[in-house]
Amino acid sequence: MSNKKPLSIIKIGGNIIDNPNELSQFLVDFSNIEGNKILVHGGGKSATKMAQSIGLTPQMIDGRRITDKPMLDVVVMIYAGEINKNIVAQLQANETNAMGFSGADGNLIQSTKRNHPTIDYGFVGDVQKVNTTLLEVLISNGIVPVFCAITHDKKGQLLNTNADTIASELAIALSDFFEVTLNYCFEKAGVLKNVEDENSVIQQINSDLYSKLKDEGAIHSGMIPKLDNCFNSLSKGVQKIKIGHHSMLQNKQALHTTITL
Ligand SMILES: Nc1ncnc2c1ncn2[C@@H]1O[C@H](COP(=O)(O)OP(=O)(O)O)[C@@H](O)[C@H]1O
Ligand SMILES: CC(=O)N[C@@H](CCC(=O)OP(=O)(O)O)C(=O)O
Repeated sequence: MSNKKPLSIIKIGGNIIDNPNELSQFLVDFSNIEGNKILVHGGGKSATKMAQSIGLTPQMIDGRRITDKPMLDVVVMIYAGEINKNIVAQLQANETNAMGFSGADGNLIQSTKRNHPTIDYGFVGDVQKVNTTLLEVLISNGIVPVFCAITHDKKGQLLNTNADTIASELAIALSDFFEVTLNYCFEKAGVLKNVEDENSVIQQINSDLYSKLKDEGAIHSGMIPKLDNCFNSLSKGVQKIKIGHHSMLQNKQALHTTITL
C-alpha cells in the first residue's frame, strides 16, 4: 500500500465553460470534493468565438490551435484573464480557497515552443517542467490551484498549451508525491461507442480497444488527443484516470469511462 496522500486533478473543457449554468453546477460539485485537488480549465470554444468576433480565423490541427501573435493575445485574455478569474471568484463564493495560475506564475509550468518539421503552430508550448515544490507547498496549505491553458518558456514568452495536456503533465509530475486520480469532465457521459448515443458509454477502454475504435472512426476529433494524453499519463505513473460528465465527481454510480493500459 502506498502512503502517498490522494490528489484529484480535474480538467474541464470548453463546452462546460461556455454554459454558465453547467459551469456553476460543476463548480459546486468540484467544491464538494474532499481532500487535495487541482482544477485545470480549457476554454477553446470561448476563444474561438472571441477570435471570430474580431475578424481572426481560428485554425486547429490535431486538436491544437495554430496560435499567431493576434491569436495569442486573444487566448491570454480569455484563458488567463476572463475565464480563470471568474472561476476563482465562483470557487471563493463556494468557500473553496482557489488561486488562479498560468504556467508563468511561480514558474509553475515551463514549456518550449513547439518545433514541428512541417507545421508552424506559432506560439504553442509543449510542457517541459512542473514546479512540484511550489505546488506541494500550496496544496499542503489548503490552497486549490486553478490552472489555465497558458504556459511560458522562461525567456519571457507566453505559450498556448492544450488544457488536456496540462492536466496530464501535472498528473505525471505530481504522482511522485501523491496518489493521483485524473478526471476529464466534459459534456458527455464518457467515451461513447456511438458519439450520437449517450447510452453507449464504454465503461473501460485500453489501448487496443482505442486503436480499433479510432481506426473505425468511432473515436475522432478532440477525443483523440484526450485519450493519447490518458495513455501517456498511465504509462508514467498516474494511478487512475476517468472520462465522463462532471456528475461522476459526486455520484459514484454515474456512468463513466475508466482508462487502462
Ligand atoms: N467516441 C467518442 N465519445 C465521446 N466523444 C467523442 C468521441 N469521439 C469524438 N468525440 C468528441 O470529442 C469531444 C471532446 O473533446 P474536446 O472537444 O477536446 O473536449 P473538451 O470539452 O474536454 O475540450 C466531444 O465533444 C465529442 O464531440
Ligand atoms: C494549443 C491549444 O490547442 N490550446 C488550446 C487551449 C485551450 C483548451 O485546450 O481548451 P479546451 O479544453 O476547451 O479544448 C486552445 O487554444 O484551444
